[in-house]
Amino acid sequence: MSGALVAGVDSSTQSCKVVIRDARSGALVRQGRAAHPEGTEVHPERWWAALQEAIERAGGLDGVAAMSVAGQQHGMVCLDESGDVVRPALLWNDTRSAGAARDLVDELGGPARWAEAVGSVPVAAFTVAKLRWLAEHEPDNARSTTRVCLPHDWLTWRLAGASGEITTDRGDASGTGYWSPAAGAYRTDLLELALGATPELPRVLAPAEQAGTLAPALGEGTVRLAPGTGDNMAAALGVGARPGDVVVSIGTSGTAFAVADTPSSDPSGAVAGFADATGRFLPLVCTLNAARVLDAAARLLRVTREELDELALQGPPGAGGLVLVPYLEGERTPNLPEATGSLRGLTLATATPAHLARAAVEGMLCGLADALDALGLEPRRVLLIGGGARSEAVRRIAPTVFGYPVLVPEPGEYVADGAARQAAWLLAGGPEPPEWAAGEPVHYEGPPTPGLRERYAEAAATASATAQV
Ligand SMILES: Nc1ncnc2c1ncn2[C@@H]1O[C@H](COP(=O)(O)OP(=O)(O)O)[C@@H](O)[C@H]1O
Ligand SMILES: O=C(CO)[C@@H](O)[C@H](O)COP(=O)(O)O
Repeated sequence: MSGALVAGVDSSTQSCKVVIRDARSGALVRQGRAAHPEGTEVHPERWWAALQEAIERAGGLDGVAAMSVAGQQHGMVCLDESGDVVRPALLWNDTRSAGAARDLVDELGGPARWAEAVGSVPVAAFTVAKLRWLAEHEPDNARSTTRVCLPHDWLTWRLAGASGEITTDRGDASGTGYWSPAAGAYRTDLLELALGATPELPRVLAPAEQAGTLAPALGEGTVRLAPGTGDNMAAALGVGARPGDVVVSIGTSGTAFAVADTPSSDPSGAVAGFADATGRFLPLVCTLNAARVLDAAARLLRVTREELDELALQGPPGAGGLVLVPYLEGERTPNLPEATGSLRGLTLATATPAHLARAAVEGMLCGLADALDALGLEPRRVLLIGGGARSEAVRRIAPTVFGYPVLVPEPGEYVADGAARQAAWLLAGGPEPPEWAAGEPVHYEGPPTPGLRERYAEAAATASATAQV
């Protein structure tokens, strides 16, 4: 296997990234990326085009012996009898299925029944809710749907030549709402409840089981395809998360998750009881508003990301009482799909760019601090990753909001790296993924900001009450 390369793909909300690494050492050899279109409804062919572009920018697949695709979780990809896409995919952050999720929860007898059945209580994000929306609003499309899969399943199938069976893995399957991590089995009764039919589902592969081989037209020689997984599961692998670690990822979504040896089920719905990509479990809390809150604040202030960082670090801790509740796309945790963002505590003194920048960073981090707390763990390490973790203001302010020191691994593509490690695991075999050397993360700490979390809780409660009126 000496000298073999592996390719890892991160097909996430805003872009597709490809890393090519040495299978044995994990050393980065080359990489590329391409943008995804805006919006919460995307035709899967656009992901395919971005993947081709990202592979090309990464210098192609020469020398690659195995490849793996990690993808944004939950997206609904419906295929008809001929294998064609029935309609553009509804993404995890598309909230039109919020009412469908509420109905499904009621129909099964309440949140506790769902938590018991599949480890999670469905909200708009879950595939099961999107399928109910489809059945109600597009019955013709629902009838044409003979197979349902997820973004990473579909891309892996396309890489294999779009013929034969579609496969998935435990991690991504656990975000559908019709696969039970505890039982390791589909709950087709819940799929039937949602859609009124039971289309064919992908076969759930074991962690290092081969999904197929790359279609000959797409590369030279035999390139083995690993199972792939959801982006958060891949990030856990990429960052080398161990029991006791909590990973906070600031991408389009904000997530806080931990590797666990046993399945979890939270009837409050805050913690999703996912599976991971190694045969373990991945309790996870997800918010809808993370890095894009910073993008929005920079736009509002007409500054660059770097200038936003400078402003936020000039602003006083607590932003003089100015609180930004960042529900810019509604919110998922807490489950407020119709909520909007709000600013509280605006006075002549706090009406400055520095206060607003600080409030944006703090508000976004307060949402993630609540997510971290909801996991109910006393973390040994808190690791900060994702595009938003490239912000110096985020890194320095995070410990003052979380109440924990944070470790920031060297900026990188941890989702794509995790997929690459999965591909290396397929080549190496064995019960655990191969160990790859990791750089030393940078340690950030700072005193908790007095009163900040309390002020945020009050402002968020007001925003929540307004959204529910
Ligand atoms: N230096 C930075 N400061 C703040 N935000 C950043 C920085 N670099 C990238 N981002 C933000 O990170 C986000 C993309 O993060 P990423 O983890 O790649 O998202 P996703 O995986 O959801 O596509 C974008 O919204 C981008 O603006
Ligand atoms: O829905 C979830 C987790 O349950 C999101 O975390 C998606 O998996 C999208 O991730 P990013 O594109 O933000 O990385």
